[in-house]
Formats: sequence, structure tokens, C-alpha cells
Amino acid sequence: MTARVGVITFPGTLDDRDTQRAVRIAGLEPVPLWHRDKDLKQVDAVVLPGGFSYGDYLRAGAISRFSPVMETVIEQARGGMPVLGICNGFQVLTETHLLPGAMLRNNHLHFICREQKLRVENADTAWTSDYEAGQEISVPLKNIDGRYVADERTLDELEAEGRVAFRYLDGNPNGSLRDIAGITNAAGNVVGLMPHPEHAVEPGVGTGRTDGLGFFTSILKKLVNA
Ligand SMILES: NC(=O)CC[C@H](N)C(=O)O
Repeated sequence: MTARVGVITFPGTLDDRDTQRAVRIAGLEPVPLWHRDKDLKQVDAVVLPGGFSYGDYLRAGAISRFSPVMETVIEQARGGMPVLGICNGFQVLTETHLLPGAMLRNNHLHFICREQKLRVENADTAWTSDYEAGQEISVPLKNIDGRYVADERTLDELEAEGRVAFRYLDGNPNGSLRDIAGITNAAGNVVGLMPHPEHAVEPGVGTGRTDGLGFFTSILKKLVNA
């Protein structure tokens, strides 16, 4: 028996199918969840995929925060269930305050779509244990609201507690403070990042790199082989 990973679809989500595919390639069972589902169908972990949930109206992630499915996700994440937020999913996680800080418009005000180099700073989270701390990976980045900000005290706290999980390398693409590409909560079960590991899991697709697969094999190991 493998573990079940819920993949949430909001109206406007784009990357749910790629995320389901990445989950399947890693050897896990993807379970589609709809934004109106309060019942998470007994999944062991949840991924909030990228896209434009509720059309990014008001602010990216601001409406999704109040969806029925997030009510249960918030409760279970606080109880330790692993949750990964990718891009728009990361925006939802900051809006729900499961992760600190906020996402603002890129400093150059353009949508950016490119391959992005990152450093994995924390390999002790539920979603990064298959990487080495300090490992450099390259995955796609595509967004307009990608500038991570938080007050100085929060940033210092994140750094001191090793909760900056990923940092941009070779140039900061959006003005994120301290080159932060992704963070984790203190317990390490909730992780959010702007770049897209689910688009880099198969040789022969895109750049052919599979640097993103480690997120999904990490959670496989945590849930199945632990
Ligand atoms: N790829 C995405 O998830 C896009 C995220 C978001 N809505 C933005 O443009 O910033």
C-alpha cells in the first residue's frame, strides 16, 4: 500500500494535473480534491498546486484562503499533516498564515517564465529529505507575484531557525528579500516555494532535468518507508 497525496483544484488552478503526475511518478497515489471538499478523503499529505485560484482576484491566494477545503487543510496542517504549496499554493499558504510573510508583485512588474537555479538550504523538512543541504537544483519559475517579503524580525527568525528552505541562485528573479525562494514552518511539515518542482520530474520533458522529483520521493519516504 502506498500513501495518498491530495492535490487540490481551485477554480483557476493550472498545475494540478502535472502535480498529480509527479505524485504518481514518485510512486504515490494522487487523490484529486476540489475546493468545495471539506472532507480530505483520508489523504496522508496535500499539495496546493500553482495557477490562478479564483482568478487571483483581490490578491493571489486571498480568496482561496476562505475555501471549504482550506478549512480542513489548515486544521490538519496544524496537527502535523505534510502540506506543500507550489507558487500559487505558496501564496495561499502565506494568506492562510500557515507560513509567515507575503507575496508581492515582482519588482520589475513582469510575469517571468524561465529555468531557475535554487539552493536547497534545509533538507530536514517532510518535502526535502531526499536532497542534501546545500544542493543546487534547477526547476521552472513562472509567476508575477513572486516577491517574498516579511518584516526584519520574521526574516531573522526564519534564518536563525533554518526555515529558509530554498534560496535563488545566479540572480534574484523578483526582488524577494534575502533571495528567499521558499520557506518551511517550524515543524517542517508545511513547505512553500515559488518555483515549480512538479514540472521537472521526467527526462525528455522541458529541459529534461528531473531535479524536482526529490520533493515527491521525500514525501514517499516519509509516508511509506518511514
Ligand atoms: N504559476 C503560478 O502558480 C502563478 C502564480 C500566481 N498566480 C502569479 O502569477 O504570481
